[in-house]
Formats: sequence, C-alpha cells, structure tokens
Amino acid sequence: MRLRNKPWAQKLVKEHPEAILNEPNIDEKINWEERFADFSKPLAIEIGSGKGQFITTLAKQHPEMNFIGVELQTTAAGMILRTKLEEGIDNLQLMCADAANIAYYLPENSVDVLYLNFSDPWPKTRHEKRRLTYKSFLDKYRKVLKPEGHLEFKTDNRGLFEYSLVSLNNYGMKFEHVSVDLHHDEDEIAARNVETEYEHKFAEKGNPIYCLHASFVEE
Ligand SMILES: C[S@@+](CC[C@H](N)C(=O)[O-])C[C@H]1O[C@@H](n2cnc3c(N)ncnc32)[C@H](O)[C@@H]1O
Repeated sequence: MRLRNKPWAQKLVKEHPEAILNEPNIDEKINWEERFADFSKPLAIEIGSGKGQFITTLAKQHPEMNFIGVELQTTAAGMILRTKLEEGIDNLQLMCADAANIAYYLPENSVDVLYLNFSDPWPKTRHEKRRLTYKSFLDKYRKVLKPEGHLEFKTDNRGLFEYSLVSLNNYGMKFEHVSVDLHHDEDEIAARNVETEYEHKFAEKGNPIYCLHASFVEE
C-alpha cells in the first residue's frame, strides 16, 4: 500500500515529537519510560500499522497495556497520529520507522505481543528478504520479545501465509494457533479478533483470513 503524500500528515508528525518518533537515530537510546505514563504495563507492538484501525482500537480496548505502532510511511503514520490525538489514546506511542531497526529501538525482552497484520507479500523470490516473516526479521523480533511473549500474524495472502509457516518453522518457533479461515472460526481467538483496514476489505470480498500465533523456543 502506497498512500499519496498528504502535507497535513507530514506537518502533524513534525509537530508532535512527544507522540511519534520520526525516523529515530539508531544510535540514540529511546526513553520509553518518559514516553508512557507507566512503562511497566504489558507492551504490544504492531509492525506496519497502515492507517491504524487495529492498533487504535486495541489500545482503547486495553488501557491496562501499552501499545507501539510502527509504520514506514509518514502519511499513514500521520493518520494514526491524528486518531490518537483526537481520541486521547494515551497508552499508544507511534514510530515512523523501518521495522528492520526494531532491535535498536526497543529494549531486549520488553515486548509481550508483536502483531504483523496484512504485511506486504513481496511475491517475487528476489524480494524474499523484504517479507516481514523472513529470518532476519525473526532475529529482531526474538530479541525484543519477552521469553513468554509471542507473535500474532494475519493475512489474506495464501502465498505469504504458506511462506511464513515454513519460515517460522525453520526458525524453530512453536505454533500456538493456526487458522485458515479466522472469520468462520468459533473460538475465543476469533471472538476477540480486531479487524484491520485490509482485513475488512478482503473479508468483505469473501477471501479467507489466515492467522497464526507463534512463540520463540528458549535454547
Ligand atoms: C498492506 S499494508 C497493511 C496495513 C494494515 N496493517 C492493515 O492490515 O490494514 C502494509 C503496511 O506495512 C507498512 N510496512 C511495510 N514494510 C514495513 C517496514 N519494514 N517497517 C514498517 N512498516 C512497514 C507499509 O507502509 C504499509 O502501511
């Protein structure tokens, strides 16, 4: 998804450094204690938040947790920021940044849940390294996740789902839940599902939504 550049979004991002980190320097340690009212709360992070429907809804549902939305595109990040400011979502911080740098931005063993929602599929083999479930990304997620933490992944893209199952399995991850039709499941995971923008669009067309939950196994 490439959004058309919106000057208001760029401006909003510049005006609110207390709410959004804009391409932070990887050499500078981020003071998360200062950015959240209580950084000891459980922490969830979404990589590639798009316009933010998922992360803003979840943050409002769970005031007992902290949330970080990471989004590469400034326009999309600015849209999430606008919702956060308008709705006063204080337990949500944003980053306009590349997830490839995530292990520089977050302390080791600090994240309880890492969400990947409808990540770009990058179907060409030569672009495999850009897929957010490629092993170099898994290395980084493993660093920032707590040992008891886990990853939750949803997509409508069968090719990316199959690839991710193999990639996570080859990495030695443990699967806690796999679904090939989340929207027609009748379990607790389906019941508490929060839709993303892409999910809504694809589910309306009748596409099945694939989902997996997995954790890293301690050596
Ligand atoms: C297909 S969209 C899905 C958006 C949203 N998660 C949803 O489900 O509606 C993928 C998003 O991931 C972002 N993205 C892709 N690669 C990224 C990266 N390396 N770091 C951060 N965001 C990334 C894109 O800019 C885009 O907004």
